[in-house]
Amino acid sequence: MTLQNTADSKTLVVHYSAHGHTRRVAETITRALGAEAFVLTPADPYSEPDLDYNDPRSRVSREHVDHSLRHVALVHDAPEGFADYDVVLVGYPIWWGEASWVLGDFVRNNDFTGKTVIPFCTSFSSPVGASARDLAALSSTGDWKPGTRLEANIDAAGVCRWLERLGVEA
Ligand SMILES: Cc1cc2nc3c(=O)[nH]c(=O)nc-3n(C[C@H](O)[C@H](O)[C@H](O)COP(=O)(O)O)c2cc1C
Repeated sequence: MTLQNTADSKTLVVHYSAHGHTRRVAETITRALGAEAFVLTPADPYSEPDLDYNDPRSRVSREHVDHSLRHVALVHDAPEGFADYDVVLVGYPIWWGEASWVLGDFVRNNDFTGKTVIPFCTSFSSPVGASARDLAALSSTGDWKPGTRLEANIDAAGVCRWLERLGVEA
């Protein structure tokens, strides 16, 4: 398996980011791998008050408590030509120790057959925990690798060190 985008193996970096931390990591990975990028965009975007986890009445707090509210429709579930990718890196923020549920439709509604899937997340302090395994369990297809947690403010050099550990000359 090669993570780098080559003529023989296509790599896609998918992410959702509410406040830019996961986006910065995803952009670094995309550049380092020469990959293509796809951003998950909620059809009903979260406003700042929606994301206030200190307010028990905010949208995200209500979704956290009531799982029936967690379905987040996406503008697009996948990029055109998703079937052609061999490696998919999937980035998300940790919300209350879990993967942000914005990832749900992307994971559930796509066929990962034949793909290597590499989850990564950012958080202030929480570990990856079961978040990547939970995403893998939502998907019945694909070869899901263990997830990695990266510190929310990790710099590009730190991201490249992680990629090197995965075997990429970044
Ligand atoms: C709703 C919500 C819940 C969060 N829960 C946690 C948490 O349980 N543990 C943690 O370390 N950070 C938590 N954070 C912080 C984010 O995981 C962290 O800032 C992450 O890097 C955000 O990525 P983003 O900027 O790409 O959205 C939470 C943030 C939000 C908005």
